[in-house]
Amino acid sequence: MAPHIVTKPTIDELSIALVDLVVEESRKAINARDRFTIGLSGGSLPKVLATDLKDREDVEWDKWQVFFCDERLVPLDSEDSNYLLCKRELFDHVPIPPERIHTINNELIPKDQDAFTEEVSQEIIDDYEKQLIEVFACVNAVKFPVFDLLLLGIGPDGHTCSLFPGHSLLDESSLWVAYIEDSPKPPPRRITFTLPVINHAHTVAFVATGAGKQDVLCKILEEDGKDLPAQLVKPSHGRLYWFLDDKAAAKLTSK
Ligand SMILES: O=C(O)[C@H](O)[C@@H](O)[C@H](O)[C@H](O)COP(=O)(O)O
Repeated sequence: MAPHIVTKPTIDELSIALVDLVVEESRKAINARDRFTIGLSGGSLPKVLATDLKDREDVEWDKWQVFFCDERLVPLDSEDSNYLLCKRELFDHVPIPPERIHTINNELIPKDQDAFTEEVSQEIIDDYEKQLIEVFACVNAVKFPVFDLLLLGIGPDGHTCSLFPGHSLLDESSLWVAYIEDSPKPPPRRITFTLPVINHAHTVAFVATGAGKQDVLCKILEEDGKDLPAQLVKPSHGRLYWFLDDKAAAKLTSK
């Protein structure tokens, strides 16, 4: 199914359009399953999301279950942490119960990056998967968690989550969460949802802003090559949205 492309002139208007979708998906999920499962990403996304979302009053925050589509393996109070970014932009301003915000286990993160071993990274992944299992296993008798909504960014190279062009993780077909230690974008050690998890979601929405995304958006949305990670995001039973500001969308012919 073709993606829905939403373009808006300004970040403020884009935020309102994105948040309308978030609030609607949250309402539908809570009506159907009494909870709303959402995956967030880093980059500019938390700010675009929070601009309008933090002032909305029609949200049942205590029914949210929040995960991170990818996370850098740094302490949660590090400036590199996607959690810290989301906390400053959103969590500090809305009453999501802290136990419903699922972070990597800070106690497992070595203070010294040289202390990382295969065992440590596996422990971090096992812990994160356990949190996913606790939330999803009771309602989804399926092989993969089915998120209500995943919010993703893209890099100028076409990466999304911590899935980078040409990386072997693009072929992962059974893991839920994978470890990457050679991310071309620093910091190098991260965990990421795999493509099967992303593609099992009910709804996936990309958010991209600024002129720096024009060329990669043309490649992703208007060229046939299927080798960029963002092009491999195709929810098997769900809907796919692209939320773009006019600057990012300027070179698209199909907008
Ligand atoms: O962990 C990361 O390095 C970021 O989360 C990254 O994947 C980001 O989401 C994209 O690069 C888009 O970033 P912008 O929205 O800031 O362009």
